[in-house]
Amino acid sequence: MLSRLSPRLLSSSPRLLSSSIRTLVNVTYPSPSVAVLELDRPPVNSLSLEMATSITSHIKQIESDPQIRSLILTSSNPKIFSAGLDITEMSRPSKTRLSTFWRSIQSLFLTLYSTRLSTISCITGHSPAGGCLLSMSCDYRVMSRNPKLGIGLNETRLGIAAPFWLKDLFVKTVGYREAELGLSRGKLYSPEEALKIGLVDEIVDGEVYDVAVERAEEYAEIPEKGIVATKRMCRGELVRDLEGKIEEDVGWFTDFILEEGTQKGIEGYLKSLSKK
Ligand SMILES: CC/C=C\C/C=C\C/C=C\CC/C=C/CC(=O)SCCNC(=O)CCNC(=O)[C@H](O)C(C)(C)COP(=O)(O)OP(=O)(O)OC[C@H]1O[C@@H](n2cnc3c(N)ncnc32)[C@H](O)[C@@H]1OP(=O)(O)O
Repeated sequence: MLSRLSPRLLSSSPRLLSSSIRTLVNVTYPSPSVAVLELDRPPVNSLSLEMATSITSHIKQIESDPQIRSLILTSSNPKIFSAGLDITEMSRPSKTRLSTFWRSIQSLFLTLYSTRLSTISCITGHSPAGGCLLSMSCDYRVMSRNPKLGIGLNETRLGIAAPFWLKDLFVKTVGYREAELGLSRGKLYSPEEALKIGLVDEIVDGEVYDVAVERAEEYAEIPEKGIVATKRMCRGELVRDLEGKIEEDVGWFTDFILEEGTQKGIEGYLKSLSKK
């Protein structure tokens, strides 16, 4: 039923929908050419199979409306943009669920990274690991100045490693040496540090959402043909690399996660999170 509605009418607020058909995101339209996709999976917007699938399908719906030129990705939680992958998906999973989960993450990345829409990540809160992946997949990143926030790739802290395409995305964003340092140390950068290395493009003292809308409108004024061709030129190589290795990457991920040593690391990390 929901998918037959025009994207313009698609405001999937939890207030309007029963829990059985909750879509985990809210979509609104602050201006005729701009859509906002708000992550809404309490408590921390972690990316489960259902969450990743929902974000991907909403991006595709928004994309299908030719009037929409820019997309803002943000969070309903002012303190957390996204805590990254739902770690419980990787804890003692069945192999089938784990492969389907990873495919949903690959597909979310490919969809967001190569969309014709100009994408603005509006980072009001923490953005570790998969949260950083979502932000880096956008064209422009604005973040609140709050020094307590962290953004970066902390996979090594869980005893896991980023997949090759996330490492490549990080290298493209911040450069080789900084990426190597950040990845091996599992570093989460403060907004000031992130700005310095180019992990975010702007930090904002006041209302970060208003700045994101302004930037989205600026992007929407640039002729679409030029911007799409440029995006394809800058991003095509990484997209093709992953598309050519989808099955290999699923194999690496499932083998790596299902190893007993990895499982022990994930279990320990989950315990440390819930003890806090
Ligand atoms: C050589 C290479 C070979 C092969 C490579 C192939 C494949 C690659 C293999 C693996 C790659 C996998 C990639 C992974 C990327 C990821 O995204 S992993 C996830 C990383 N995320 C984190 O580490 C974030 C952890 N969370 C936090 O730090 C904090 O929760 C946060 C700062 C976000 C918020 O803090 P706070 O407001 O204090 O909230 P709580 O910590 O109290 O959390 C509330 C409850 O939410 C639960 N929770 C938090 N994060 C997650 C999560 N990511 N997934 C699931 N659940 C999470 C937390 O446990 C609390 O639950 P509780 O209330 O205790 O039940």
